[in-house]
Amino acid sequence: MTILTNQATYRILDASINRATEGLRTLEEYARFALDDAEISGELKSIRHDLTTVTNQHLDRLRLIEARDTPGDVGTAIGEAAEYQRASVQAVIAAASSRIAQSLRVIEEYGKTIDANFAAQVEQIRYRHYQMAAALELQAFKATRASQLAAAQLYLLMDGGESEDQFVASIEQLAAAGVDIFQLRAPELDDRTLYERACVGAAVAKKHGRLFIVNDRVDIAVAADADGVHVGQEELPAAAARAILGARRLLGISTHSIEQARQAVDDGADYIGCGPVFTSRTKQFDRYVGPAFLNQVSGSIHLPAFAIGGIDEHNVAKVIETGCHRIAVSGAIRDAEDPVHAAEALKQCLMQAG
Ligand SMILES: Cc1ncc(COP(=O)(O)OP(=O)(O)O)c(N)n1
Ligand SMILES: Cc1nc(C(=O)O)sc1CCOP(=O)(O)O
Ligand SMILES: [Mg+2]
Repeated sequence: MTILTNQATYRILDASINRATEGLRTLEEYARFALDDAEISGELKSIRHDLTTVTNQHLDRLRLIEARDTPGDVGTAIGEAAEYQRASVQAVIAAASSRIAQSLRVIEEYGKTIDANFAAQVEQIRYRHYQMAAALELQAFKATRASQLAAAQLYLLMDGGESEDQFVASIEQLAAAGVDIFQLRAPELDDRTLYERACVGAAVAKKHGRLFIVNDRVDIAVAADADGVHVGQEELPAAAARAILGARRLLGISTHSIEQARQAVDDGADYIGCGPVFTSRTKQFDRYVGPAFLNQVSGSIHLPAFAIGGIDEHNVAKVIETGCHRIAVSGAIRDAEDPVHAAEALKQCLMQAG
């Protein structure tokens, strides 16, 4: 049996302190340079400094350094393949967060054998880290969703399909063809089926890096863990929708005039639908706003705005001419002989526009 010598304790503490401070720095850089969040980056920096200060006050720094033996560390040779792969920046944040929490706990536990007061202070630092890591992960998540929305150009309103399999296959094919956002708009479905389609749709869209929105039904959007909900002027008011939705999901609002568009901005919408631009085969309207409304929106509204209503490959250029480079369509893809080709062609036009 190996007896834990004081030297070994210092070696564990040295490695864990280094791991914790490196991890804190990893989070801090993201908060500072990616999120521009002074509050979170400031608190992370303060946690990092406090860990160093507490260490210097209670532990002999030279003993820590003397105990260090990186070439002799058997752990440096045991690299899991997963350690070298991070699917996204969010994964980097999550990995760093849990590494810090683990290291702080190790410092606290082994620190107890040297100085109880040191361990107690590290415990407080660990609690502060939990709080900040949660705030940072949430901010990182919101920023990722917001940048996905900002980059989106092609938004498809779709029904629930002939079956779940067909619905899933459509999303997969159309995501590959360039659809950025899928909206489940299926008023004919019973709640149970709507919920089930929303659950699978949200999961498949996420797997392909696409957003998934539920039309009208905030309850189903939240229950199915969709990215957000889209509401019209006669539906749930923005504040009520937001109260159910929370801050991290997206709220889209239909607008049919510049006043409604301005109101949607004031009400905290994440994006707006602007239409109906042209005659639609999907929904009947008494009046059409035409491209003139898009001109007004492009000139004065700074939220992502999706032109909607009768847009297809033949008239999309008229939309683009107004400065609006985002469209939401239904019939142009649904009724096309080759929906994948129709989606690709629309996306091509939008991407060329910028
Ligand atoms: C992106 C987008 N824009 C507009 C609408 C229309 O919403 P609404 O006016 O509530 O009409 P219904 O779709 O509910 O019939 C939309 N769904 N999506
Ligand atoms: C559901 C809906 N809302 C609109 C609005 O202007 O608010 S236009 C529209 C129909 C969109 O389908 P299509 O692309 O087939 O015209
Ligand atoms: Mg609606």
